Amino acid sequence: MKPADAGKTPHLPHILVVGGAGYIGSHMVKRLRRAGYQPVVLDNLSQGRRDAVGPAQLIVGELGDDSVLDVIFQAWPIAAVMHFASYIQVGESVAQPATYYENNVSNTVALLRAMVRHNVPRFIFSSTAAVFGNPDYVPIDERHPKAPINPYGHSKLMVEQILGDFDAAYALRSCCLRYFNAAGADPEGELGECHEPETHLIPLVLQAASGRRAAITVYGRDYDTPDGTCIRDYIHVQDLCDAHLLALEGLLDGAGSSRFNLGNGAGYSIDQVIAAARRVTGRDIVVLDGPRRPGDPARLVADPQLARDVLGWTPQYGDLDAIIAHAWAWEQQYQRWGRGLLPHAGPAANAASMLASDGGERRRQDRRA
Ligand SMILES: NC(=O)c1ccc[n+]([C@@H]2O[C@H](COP(=O)([O-])OP(=O)(O)OC[C@H]3O[C@@H](n4cnc5c(N)ncnc54)[C@H](O)[C@@H]3O)[C@@H](O)[C@H]2O)c1
Ligand SMILES: O=c1ccn([C@@H]2O[C@H](COP(=O)(O)OP(=O)(O)O[C@H]3O[C@H](CO)[C@H](O)[C@H](O)[C@H]3O)[C@@H](O)[C@H]2O)c(=O)[nH]1
Repeated sequence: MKPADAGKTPHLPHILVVGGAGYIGSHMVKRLRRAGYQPVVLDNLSQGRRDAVGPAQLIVGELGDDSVLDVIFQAWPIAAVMHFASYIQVGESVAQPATYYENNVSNTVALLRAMVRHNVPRFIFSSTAAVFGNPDYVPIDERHPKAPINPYGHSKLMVEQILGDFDAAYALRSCCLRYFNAAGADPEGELGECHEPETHLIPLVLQAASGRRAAITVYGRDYDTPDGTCIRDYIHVQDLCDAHLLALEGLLDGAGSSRFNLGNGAGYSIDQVIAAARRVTGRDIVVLDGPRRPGDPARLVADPQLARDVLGWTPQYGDLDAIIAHAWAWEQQYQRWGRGLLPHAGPAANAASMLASDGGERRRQDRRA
C-alpha cells in the first residue's frame, strides 16, 4: 500500500479529526485534504490555532460534549475518526493527574460512545512511546512490556486497553499509533509546532538559535549514553501523517485493529540535536547545563519494522538535519509574522456559529489556575 496522493479522485470520505487545530492534527488535516478526503475538525482551541485548520470545517467545541458529538455525526457522514486531542505534558500530568485522566480518558470514552451510537466503526488513536515507560531494551518493538511511569503515559495506555474492549464488544476497529518524538514542520512552511508553553527540545533549541530565547538548557549530562545526554528517536510530522493515511486506508479496506510504534529507528542525543541545529541554522546556540528532568528515560528508540511490513510505511525524513531544516523554516516564519499573523491565516470556514462554545481561553485559564 502507498499513501493516497494529491490528485487522487476527490471527495473521498469525511474524516473527523479531533484536535485538528493542534500541531500534528493540523498537518494531518492538510494531508487529508491533499489526498481528497473531507476532514471535519473538532477542537476546543485550548492549544490549537484556528488558522492552522485552513479551509476545512472547524467546530470549536469540547471532545467530551455529547451534544456537540451528536450534531457532528448527524451533520456529516463520518467514515472514520482520527483522535489527536489530549493534554500532552508529562510533568503537568504528574502535578494534575485528574485533569489528564479526565481529558485523555473520560473525554475519549465519550467520543467512542458517540461513535458507537452513530455506527462509526473506525478510529485512529495518537498514542505514545510513553506507554513503555523506562524501556527494558531498545529499539522498542510492539511486544515490549507496557509500564508507563506517569499519568500521561497511563492515560494513553488506558485508551489502548479501552479500544481493545470496544473492538470486542462493538466491532469498533482501531489503529493505535505510538509516536516517538514528533518533530519538524510542513515542508511548504504553512504549518509548524507552536505549543504554549513549548516543552519540546527541537523547537526550544531553534528558539535559542533565532534569539526568541536566550539559551537551551540540557536536562542532565550523566545518563548512560555515549555523550551523557538523553537519546530520542525524532520522527517527522509528515511521516506521521503518511502513517495515519495508510492506517486509514487499511481500516477503510476492512483491516482489523492494530498497534504500531512510529519512529525512524535511529536515536540522537541532545548534544547531537544541538550540533545539527547549529549546522542547519548557521547560528550560535547558547547551551546551559541543568539537572535531570524527572521521568526522562535515557534512551527511547523505536523499532518501526511492523509499521513498515504491515502498513507499507516508509518514512521520508530519516535525516535529522532535514527534520530540523523544516522546523527552522517554521521558526523563521514565526519570527517574521508572529503568532496569529501567519500568511495563510484567513477566516476559517467553520461551524462554530452552529455550535458556538469557544472554551479555549477558559480551558487555558483553568489549567493555569
Ligand atoms: N508531539 C509529540 O511529540 C507527541 C508524541 C507522542 C504522542 N503525541 C500525541 O499526539 C497528539 C497530538 O499532539 P500535538 O503535539 O499535536 O498536541 P497539540 O496540543 O498541539 O494538539 C492537541 C489538540 O487537541 C486540542 N484539544 C485538547 N483537548 C481537547 C478537548 N477536550 N476538546 C477538543 N479539543 C481538545 C487542543 O486544542 C490541540 O489543538 C496528542 O494526543 C499527543 O498525546 C504527541
Ligand atoms: O529544554 C529542554 C527540553 C527537552 N530536553 C530533553 O530533550 C529530550 C527530549 O525531550 P522532549 O520534551 O522534546 O520530548 P520527550 O522525549 O520528553 O517527550 C516526547 O515523548 C514522550 C513519550 O516519552 C511524550 O509522548 C511526549 O509527548 C513527547 O513529546 C529529553 O531528554 C529532555 O530532557 C532538554 O534537555 N531541554
